[in-house]
Formats: sequence, structure tokens, C-alpha cells
Amino acid sequence: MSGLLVLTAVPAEAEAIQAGLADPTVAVVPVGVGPAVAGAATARLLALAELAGRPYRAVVSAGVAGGFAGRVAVGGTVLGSRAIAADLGAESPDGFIPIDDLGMPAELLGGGSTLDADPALLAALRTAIPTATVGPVLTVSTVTGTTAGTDELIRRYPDAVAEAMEGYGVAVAASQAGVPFVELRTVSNPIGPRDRDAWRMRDALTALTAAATALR
Ligand SMILES: O=C(O)c1cccc(C(=O)CC[C@H]2O[C@@H](n3cnc4c(=O)[nH]cnc43)[C@H](O)[C@@H]2O)c1
Repeated sequence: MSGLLVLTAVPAEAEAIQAGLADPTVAVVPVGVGPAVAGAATARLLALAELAGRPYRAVVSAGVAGGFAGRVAVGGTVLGSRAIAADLGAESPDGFIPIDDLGMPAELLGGGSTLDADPALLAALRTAIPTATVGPVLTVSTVTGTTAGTDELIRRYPDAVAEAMEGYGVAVAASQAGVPFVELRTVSNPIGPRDRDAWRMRDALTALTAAATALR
């Protein structure tokens, strides 16, 4: 059995995590941006490790994220209680319809649009990072950049604390491989009207390094 597999989107996130790791058995791999590339890469890494007889113990989707104002501050840390594919579904004149409500057979939905974090893995990280905000993390294919878009997400997912672009893809790959999953994010920007000047990437990467000590 190998250790933990941590997937980030970009190399800067992977380097920030490497800088804080206390456990040398943890593998950190930057796999790209968005749920499709993250899911495909995770599935491949899990399958290769399994074929080599060294399956990973658990999978963590990690990196920076947008945070919902009032729930988590920029520079704060988030542990995802579940990964939600927030834009997987259909539009209608009456609003967004989640994929789960479209009448498709359950086996075609890969577990549905919401995949829970592994309870034991989440509990261990909560203990190790007591300051983290815990709650659902949305996975989106488009970074939210308007007030209307932000309000709509809050209406549909009132408990969500953050959004990012990879968690659900990684969670599907982990679920299909039967490997525990959790999402760890640090907040680089508030979710809201697009304002690149408001992004605090350095603060988020510093927080990621601090949180990485909990990965073991
Ligand atoms: O808008 C830009 O100009 C821009 C330039 C560089 C990178 C980006 C990204 O959107 C990076 C997305 C990347 O970071 C995560 N992330 C961080 N904040 C958010 C967010 O508010 N909503 C969704 N994803 C976010 C995400 O997981 C990607 O890996 C934009």
C-alpha cells in the first residue's frame, strides 16, 4: 500500500504543498485545471498504482479556491465535506435542473452530482487543522464572476463554503477506484464580480503550505 495521493491543478499549488509536507510518503502531482483533466489523471494514477501492487491509501484534491463571503475569508482553509458538480445538469425556463433530477439511471451518474468526503479522512484533517471551515465545495467549469451567478449558487447550495474546478472530477475517480477522498482548499479570492486584483494567490499558497503539515 502506498501513501496519500494529492492532486493539484497547477505546479505552484503542488510546490506549496511539498514545502509543508511532514510525511515523505505523500505523493503530490499537478494534473491540470478543470474536472475532466483532473478526473482522468487521477483515474490513471490510481490504476497504475493498483497495477503495480502499491495502491494509494486515499486521494486528496487540493489547491486554491474562491470562498463565499461571510463563510470563509481570503487566506482561510477549507475542508470539503462533499464535492458537488454545481453546473452538471440542464437549464430550463424554471431554472437549473441538477443531473440527479433528469431521470437518468443511477449507474450512469457515477454516484450522482454530490460525492461525500470519506468520514474518517475528513475527521482526521479536521483534528489536524482545527481552524479550517468545513462544508460542501462546489466544482464548476466556469469561475463565477458576477453577482447574479454568485447569488444563484448560494440559492442552490446554501451550505457551500467555496468553489473550485477539480474536486468533483477527482472524487469520481476515487469513488470508482474505491479509494477514500477529501478536498482541501485555501482561499485565494472571494466569489463574486470578477476582480483579478482581489486575488491573493500568495496568501492562499502560504496557507496551503501550512495546511500540508496535516497530510499524512
Ligand atoms: O481570471 C483569470 O484571469 C485567471 C487567471 C489565472 C487563473 C485563473 C483561474 O481561474 C484559476 C483557477 C484555478 O484555481 C482554482 N480557483 C481559484 N479560485 C477560484 C474560483 O473563484 N472559482 C473557481 N476556481 C477557482 C480552480 O480550482 C482552478 O484550478 C483565472
